[in-house]
Amino acid sequence: MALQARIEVEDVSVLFPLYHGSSRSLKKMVVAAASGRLGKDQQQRVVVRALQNVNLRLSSGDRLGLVGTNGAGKTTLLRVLAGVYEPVAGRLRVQGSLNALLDPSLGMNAELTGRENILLRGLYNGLPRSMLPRLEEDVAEFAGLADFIDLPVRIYSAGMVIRLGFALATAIRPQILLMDEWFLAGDAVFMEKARQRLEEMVRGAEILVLSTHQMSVVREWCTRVVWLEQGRVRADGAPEEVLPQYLGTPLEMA
Ligand SMILES: Nc1ncnc2c1ncn2[C@@H]1O[C@H](COP(=O)(O)OP(=O)(O)OP(=O)(O)O)[C@@H](O)[C@H]1O
Repeated sequence: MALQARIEVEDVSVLFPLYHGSSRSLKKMVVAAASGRLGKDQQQRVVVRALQNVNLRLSSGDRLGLVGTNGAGKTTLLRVLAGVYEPVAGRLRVQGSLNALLDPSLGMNAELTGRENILLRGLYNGLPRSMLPRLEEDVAEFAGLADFIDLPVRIYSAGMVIRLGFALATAIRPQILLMDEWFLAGDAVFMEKARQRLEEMVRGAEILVLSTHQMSVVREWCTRVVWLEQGRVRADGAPEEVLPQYLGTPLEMA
């Protein structure tokens, strides 16, 4: 039997050195400067302190909502949990199969067709070959791309990439589900279908970590809330305790 899912984050810090002036970094730098997060590391490079000494323990049954204003560190924390970013300090332990819905096109190869991407994802996730036809049928049917499924992903519209990315990401059920709020994008008809599929996945997962500005989603799905502020945990508790504190502070988006 598989071990129960568990996540332990101990004193984790993440810094982003700012090397160059691309418009994306510049925008991030301005946000960071405004919130007093710029500093220098040991090599005297300018850095953004995205997460500072974060502690968190999650076990089977936890449904966590990450809240906080823009730039608070929600996406960074999700990416640390997914293994995309490595902390500069602290320790992370993750036990259990994990699926991260962080970016719709993550892990997709634009040169391959939709169908080829489905097969690749199945193999990458270690599915036996005998299960690939079922995966292919499930994803192709759900994404509803008709003949486009046999054309390269690079010619898809943004909405089509989201459909395929969503269908792929939700085809394989993990013990730990990490979710950023991109999954709430998409056209209305698709969202209705998407929400049902997502709800099944959320119910099936042992641990959910969800980052969102939509409090209705937190209230509906989460049993615990962590409020991040300037890269630190400001509050951690039941939604009915933490949300009123959070919503009582001046917000740009809530
Ligand atoms: N690649 C990067 N390079 C430099 N700084 C970054 C980078 N990614 C994030 N940051 C900075 O790290 C901090 C945390 O950003 P993060 O994206 O985790 O916030 P967030 O809570 O997800 O915000 P939002 O709600 O706006 O998505 C911000 O100050 C941001 O400017």
